[in-house]
Amino acid sequence: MTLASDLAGLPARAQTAPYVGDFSRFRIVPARYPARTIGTIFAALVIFAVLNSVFSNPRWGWDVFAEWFFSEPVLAGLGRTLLLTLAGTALGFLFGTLLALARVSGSPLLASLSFAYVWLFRSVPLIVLLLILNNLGYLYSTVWLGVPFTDITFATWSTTQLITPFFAAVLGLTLHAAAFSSEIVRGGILSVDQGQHEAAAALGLPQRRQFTRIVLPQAMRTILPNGFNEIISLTKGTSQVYILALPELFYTIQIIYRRNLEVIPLLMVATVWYLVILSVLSFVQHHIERHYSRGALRNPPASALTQAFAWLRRHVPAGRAPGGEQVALAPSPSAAATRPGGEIRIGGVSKSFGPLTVLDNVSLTLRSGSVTAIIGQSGSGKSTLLRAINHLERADQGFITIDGALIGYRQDGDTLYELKEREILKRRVDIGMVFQNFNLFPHLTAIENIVEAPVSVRGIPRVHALAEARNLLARVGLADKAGAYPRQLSGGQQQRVAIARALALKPKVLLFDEPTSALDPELVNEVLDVIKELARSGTTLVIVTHEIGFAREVADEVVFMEAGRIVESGPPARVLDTPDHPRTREFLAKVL
Ligand SMILES: Nc1ncnc2c1ncn2[C@@H]1O[C@H](COP(=O)(O)OP(=O)(O)OP(=O)(O)O)[C@@H](O)[C@H]1O
Repeated sequence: MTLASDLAGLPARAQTAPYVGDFSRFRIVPARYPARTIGTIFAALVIFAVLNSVFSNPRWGWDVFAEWFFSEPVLAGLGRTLLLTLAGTALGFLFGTLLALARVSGSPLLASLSFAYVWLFRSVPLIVLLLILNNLGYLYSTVWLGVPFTDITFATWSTTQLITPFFAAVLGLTLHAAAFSSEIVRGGILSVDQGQHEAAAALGLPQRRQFTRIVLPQAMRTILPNGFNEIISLTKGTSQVYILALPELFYTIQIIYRRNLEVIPLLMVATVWYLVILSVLSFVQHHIERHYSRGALRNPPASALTQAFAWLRRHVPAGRAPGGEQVALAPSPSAAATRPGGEIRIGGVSKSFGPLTVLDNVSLTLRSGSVTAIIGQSGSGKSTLLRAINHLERADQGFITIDGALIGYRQDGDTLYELKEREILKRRVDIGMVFQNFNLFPHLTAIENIVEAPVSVRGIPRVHALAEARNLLARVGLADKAGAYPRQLSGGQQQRVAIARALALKPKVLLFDEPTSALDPELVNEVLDVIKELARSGTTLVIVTHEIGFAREVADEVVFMEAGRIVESGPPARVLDTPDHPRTREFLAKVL
């Protein structure tokens, strides 16, 4: 039956009754879910039956449970269990992190050693490992410190005296936990997008800072759930050290029930204590995860504390809530000032990926303060050339200088020595880069993204860096978005924050890698307007773009690339309106 025929069957009053605002006369009947109700009743019955059996059956021995739960030997055993868990977790994760770093280090030897360690120690059962360590004295009666393969010895210990049961337990748990936690940490590191590493490197952040401030906080979101699983396994794994006759919680319980034969009540003592430990761990996990989830969600749920404050604010009529006011910072005098641009010289640069030649003997000079647009077909090598300028991509041949200084090398006579990553990072601060996919750090707010490099690379006091960051945000039209996380911003806004972040280091050269191609058409202009404004600031700009109209308007020079070569370059009016080369004409005919 159709809706029309439905309505036709109704009395006239019903058809003409107003549709909106006349619901007060209706009685609302909530939807019923009989299966859900039956399931709930069944679950309640099962829970009641279990509890009734547990508390009415005298064989559970709850009086014995109560007698031993807080007894001194049990608490001493619990203390040892906690100590072993703590030591195993802390040392295991420390060692595991080093193993994970070795595995991703790029050194084949370190990576192989790390792989071999994980392969070996994940294969050996914990209990076997503990027994081997406890019997190490049989294999090596002494442990010595000295220079291998010489007679020089600084100290000697008896192995059996050195490796006590407690030491063997800590060592065994650490070696075991390190193998598993190394894989957990490695998984976390690999889960962080490559763009994040590149953005941190392009800002010149020191390597340790890149790891602790950018990679690790993001990796923690993957590491934490698996990491806490490992800690929980380790907590229960400590029960296996009973094999060393170490009176931790489980071994203590065993000793007691062997004496009084109250097996079940004493096992319940151990069970409830393990439940308590795991509940505390789950609580801690929840809060640490919350901390590291900053910026992960567009609308994060409020914490219990925040909700409580919100409730108080709604229900207590008193004045203002504390902490809601922002401190206005006086802008520092140098705020938003730019440095004069640098001259870029590219001499005979070639680059291949395997058999594919991506840059083929490229030479180009870009005047200080000029704006250059690089155009060309997809895959012609534009981005690779741009990335070679700040040494994110190492050229196979040729050189690139900024104001006469080589970026990736140190010159000594006719020899060029490749610089270490640490030194390259220092030189990169003169070259800002804005990526196609923004590559903002998602766990930092807009203003934190901007101040990160000035504080850690240039050593600017945080208070001044914040003031400059506010000016930069105002300059790109985002003064009100300082506290927003990248996921709470539109694509165009994210790209404008990325531009402000690159400007914060006051670079001599600013590289844009297709800054608008990841944006919806209506967001393109807001980013192009910011770049146009920058083009008048004296900074040398190099822009890889597909926006031909924009290139015509803003560029001093247009470079057309094809198959890794510069086919044609010159002022936009000439290259874009009267190109010399047939390939340029063909390309422009397609895109215009
Ligand atoms: N790391 C890499 N390994 C292998 N090949 C690569 C790598 N990076 C780039 N290439 C290849 O090099 C060529 C040039 O890439 P590049 O990104 O410089 O082109 P592009 O002109 O910027 O293209 P688009 O306009 O599509 O971004 C492409 O064929 C690409 O597949």
